[in-house]
Amino acid sequence: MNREEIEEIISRNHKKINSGEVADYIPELKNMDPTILGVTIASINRDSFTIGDCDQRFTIQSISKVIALIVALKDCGFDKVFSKVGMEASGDPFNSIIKLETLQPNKPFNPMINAGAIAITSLIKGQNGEASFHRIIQLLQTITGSRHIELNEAVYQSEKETGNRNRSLAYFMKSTGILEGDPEEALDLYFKICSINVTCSDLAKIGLWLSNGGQHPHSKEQIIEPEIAKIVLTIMMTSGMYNASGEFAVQVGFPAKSGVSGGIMAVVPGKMGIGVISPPIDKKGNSVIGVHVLEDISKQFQLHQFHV
Ligand SMILES: NC(=O)CC[C@H](N)C(=O)O
Repeated sequence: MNREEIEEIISRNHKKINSGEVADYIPELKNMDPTILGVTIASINRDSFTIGDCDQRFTIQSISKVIALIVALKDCGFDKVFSKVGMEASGDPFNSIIKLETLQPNKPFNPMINAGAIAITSLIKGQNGEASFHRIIQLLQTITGSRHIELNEAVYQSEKETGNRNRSLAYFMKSTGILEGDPEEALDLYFKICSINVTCSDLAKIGLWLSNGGQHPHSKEQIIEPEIAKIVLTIMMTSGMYNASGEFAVQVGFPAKSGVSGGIMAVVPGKMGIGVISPPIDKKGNSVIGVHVLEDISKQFQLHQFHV
């Protein structure tokens, strides 16, 4: 893998810039520049490539569900976390409410859909919401080494004002006993965690730790326990791309998590973390160009996990 090869993949996919739409159901996201495109690859063998708009900040959105799961597993352990959410792909859109009532028990399918992530968020420890949020920011700052990891106040306010679907999910889960504590507190933390500013280089760095079992491959610092990294990567593989996870697993073949601002954090176990940003998303909420770029990278460098 060299820089020219990655550049070639990016310029080939840049032509698809007019496919997909920038998310607008969170009004503030409409202000994103649809033309930004950046890819960072951070490899265990120290090869790193930053190509395109890798300094451009955007909100992490659903990629934060990975971080929330890591912290909830650290705080509460496997049994407690998976008493609140399942481990199965849902096959439904990320914000779906439809099966919450009929499922027995009423657990959301997995921690990568909104209902599951809100339930998980309520497990994150802290003296109050502010303290819990600070723990997430600190973890992300440590993992990425980036100071610009901070709240995007405008996106947070926009989500808080318009997040009625998420509010319905939280109150429904309160009624069934899945959500403990105050739904408004869980929602506030959830909205804040989704509204953290990152770059695609930050996403690649998160992926790098996960690709090496939660240990930084160069400093050897271990922040995420190997068992937690394994669980998180497995859930990303089965559910990280919402109801396109199966197709993504077949075509690309490594774990990834997308967000509606057009970011994708991908992990090639034992090899590298990849961060991509391109805001236009498809109907399922995944970056159109991001998916194509990852597919091309996987095929060109034979990174599919089941390639034998
Ligand atoms: N898919 C996403 O990135 C969704 C996250 C967004 N904050 C929401 O709750 O709708």
